[in-house]
Amino acid sequence: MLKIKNLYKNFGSIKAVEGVSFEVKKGDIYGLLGPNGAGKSTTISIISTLLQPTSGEVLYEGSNIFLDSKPIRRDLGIVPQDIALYPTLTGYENLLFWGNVYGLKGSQLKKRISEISDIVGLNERIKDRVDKYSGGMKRRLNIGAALLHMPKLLIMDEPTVGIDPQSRNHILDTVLELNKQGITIIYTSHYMEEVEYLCNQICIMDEGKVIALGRKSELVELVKEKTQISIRFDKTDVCVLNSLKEIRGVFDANIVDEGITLFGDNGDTLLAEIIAKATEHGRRIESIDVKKPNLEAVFLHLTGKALRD
Ligand SMILES: Nc1ncnc2c1ncn2[C@@H]1O[C@H](COP(=O)(O)OP(=O)(O)OP(=O)(O)O)[C@@H](O)[C@H]1O
Repeated sequence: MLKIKNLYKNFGSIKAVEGVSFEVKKGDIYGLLGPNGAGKSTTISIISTLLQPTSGEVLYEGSNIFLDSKPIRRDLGIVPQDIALYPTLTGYENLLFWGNVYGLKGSQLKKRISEISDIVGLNERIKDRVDKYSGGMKRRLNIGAALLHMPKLLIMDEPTVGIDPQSRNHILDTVLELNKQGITIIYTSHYMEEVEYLCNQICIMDEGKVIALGRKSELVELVKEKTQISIRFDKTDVCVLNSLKEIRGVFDANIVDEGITLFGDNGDTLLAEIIAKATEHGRRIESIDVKKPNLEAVFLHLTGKALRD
């Protein structure tokens, strides 16, 4: 559906985007994950034809969007990071305004506004003024505005920043529901939990570059320290530690906080062997905590820094 090929964007001496390439397929919830300043917003401004790249190509359904921007503009909905609403108008009036911008009118527009109020869960408050809305409700209305013209591709730029957990969950559910209805979504965020939860494909960016891309399962494969297992025994000593180190697939084990923490290849098969070793040594296991690697670990592994520096 969308191919981004070797994109560069300089702002004077600032290299905001440096050789970014990725492909979004129809039906994807495609995650662009990276810390502040990684180049996510610049990349999506280029895809949205709001910004010309310094070099590189963006193909939408096979055609260069800078030679003909009509097809992508027709099919694209954008939820910008900054709320684009009139605070003194009601939610309904805001949607009427944006509907007119998209060329929608009359009963068709009214019907669409009613559908959208439902989708974003604002039915009961749609006739209230936007300056009476919570931050989360404003974000939901912002999403609604992007849906008026029934886009095929929806770009959401950090749509959950600064809102309460309930509104956040509502937005995440809405994203999944819209995708189920057939909308392809590009979702940018610096919250790895959201990207892990929503996205089937993930592109991790840092300092203007793509540092890794693929499915979550492919990305976590990049991390050397795979599963982390912490075990508490009734009695922990070097004897049991050494015997756990002998298990194939365990490559590091240490006594930590009176328990043993080890890293291994595959948590599921390791557990059975850990239990067997404990039994062999006459030890009782009091607790086991298994942590599978996540995207935070991938980012740390590839860049040497935390995603939320
Ligand atoms: N119009 C501009 N003029 C100058 N520099 C810019 C401009 N827009 C972005 N930049 C710079 O380009 C780099 C990438 O910014 P960008 O906004 O794309 O990152 P981001 O990953 O979206 O981060 P954020 O989540 O903070 O928006 C940053 O160093 C930023 O300061």
